[in-house]
Amino acid sequence: MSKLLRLNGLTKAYPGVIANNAVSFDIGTGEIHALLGENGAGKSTLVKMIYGLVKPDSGEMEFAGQPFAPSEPRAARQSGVAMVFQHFSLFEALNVAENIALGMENPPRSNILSKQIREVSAKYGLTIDPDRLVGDLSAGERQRVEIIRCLLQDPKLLIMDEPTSVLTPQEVDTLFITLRKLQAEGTSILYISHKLDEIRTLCEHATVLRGGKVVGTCIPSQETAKSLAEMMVGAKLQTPKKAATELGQPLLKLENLSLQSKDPFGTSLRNITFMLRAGEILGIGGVAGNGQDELMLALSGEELVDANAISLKGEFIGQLGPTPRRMRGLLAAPEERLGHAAAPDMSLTENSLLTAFYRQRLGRRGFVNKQASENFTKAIIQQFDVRTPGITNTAKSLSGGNLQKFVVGREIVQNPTVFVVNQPTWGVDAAAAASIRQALLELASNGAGVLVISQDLDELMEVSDNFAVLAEGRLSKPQNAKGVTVEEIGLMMGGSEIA
Ligand SMILES: Nc1ncnc2c1ncn2[C@@H]1O[C@H](COP(=O)(O)OP(=O)(O)OP(=O)(O)O)[C@@H](O)[C@H]1O
Repeated sequence: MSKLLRLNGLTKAYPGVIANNAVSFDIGTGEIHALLGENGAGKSTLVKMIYGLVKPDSGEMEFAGQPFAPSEPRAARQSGVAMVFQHFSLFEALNVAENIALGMENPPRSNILSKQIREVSAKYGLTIDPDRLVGDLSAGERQRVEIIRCLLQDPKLLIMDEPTSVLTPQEVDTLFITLRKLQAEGTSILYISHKLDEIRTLCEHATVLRGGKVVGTCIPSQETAKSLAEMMVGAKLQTPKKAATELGQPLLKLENLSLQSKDPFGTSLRNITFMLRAGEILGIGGVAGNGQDELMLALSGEELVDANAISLKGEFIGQLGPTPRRMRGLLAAPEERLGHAAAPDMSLTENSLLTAFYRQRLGRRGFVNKQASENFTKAIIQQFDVRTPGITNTAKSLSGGNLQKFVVGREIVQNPTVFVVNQPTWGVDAAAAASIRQALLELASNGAGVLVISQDLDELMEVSDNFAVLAEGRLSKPQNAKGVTVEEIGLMMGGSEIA
């Protein structure tokens, strides 16, 4: 196989950490190559260098036989590199074609562009109507828009960063068909994912990074998910286990909770009713955009609802804001880590204060107790193995997975009565995900009620006692999580009738 991209000794350092340390490997023409590594291993830094977003301190690249040193993404795109990011960068108020035109150097006239979009979409099985408003599209459809935008550039290398975290199992299958078609035509794909079973079925080669260095290469189909994870971590892995517990008294009750979404593209909640008991983990599945964000806001107290719609240990709290709810033991960790769960430019200690000031008594009369808040922050870092040079580092300097560990840890360390978490292991590597899930299981074993909202079905099946699906703002009746198959749930998530 001829080589499309050669990386030779790429190195990039940030203050206190070498994000990439003499990284060398090749990607063949028409090869699907996985980049594996635990959180903070340096995967994003590496692909940012290939895409011209970050300049290496040293080392060289070669692309299609030519020296390659893109000074900006536009230069990388001109050479034939395209990238689908983890976070979509689409404007909800514009339609598909308008969004695609915005990302192009020289967009053609709109009727020609719509025709091109239809052709690419038919050829690669990426069904989408160019005239639809992006705000009305599901996460899977939005991703198709991003992929089509890339394919219109006719890329030689497509980089995909965690592409399946927002997809239903059926959408994942469709995506893989598209990627294999591209591969058959000679397009190379660099694929980053923490979902190791997917890597085993899709990717021909894998390069494993640890601490910024290449620590191994392998043929994923010849490995197990466990052996891949162990290669990443460099140690043996343990699967989370829940100690058998009897479910106790009801802690949190929602009764006919309805909430009009303030987001014009959001989903209003309709008559949500469920009960969460002590010791229970209730898993809520569903495709993003079906009311998950609204449910989080209603539970955290950022949106007030009818007083009687929510009760915590018998007390009606629907009209209480976040701080009084926290004081009563209802803690929440939202999905978006940078900007919502954590303030990007504030240090980790300052971010601790955001949710723990009152509950952990980290200060008095508005004055911060420096020692107490630093100790609290150190406890999170230590218990949740947050990899960072220290507590004075800003939230945004952490890798995505490490910030996630911090955000979840910050609440668990506060010993909640009820903990609500949205996408607890989103973007978190296999070992860290296992330890976060273990922490959730232990929290429940110790008598808390835990509500886990997630799009990762394997995760929900691993931790939940009971399970329900949120679809178009309605919640299905919770049922015992044992006995439902992932396929059945996938269909429910896609909007099929719930049995
Ligand atoms: N702009 C930056 N400033 C300071 N440190 C950074 C910056 N970007 C990355 N780092 C550090 O470089 C290291 C590698 O981070 P990178 O984001 O490349 O990891 P990753 O493998 O993509 O992790 P994840 O899977 O969690 O996204 C981490 O220690 C991170 O904290």
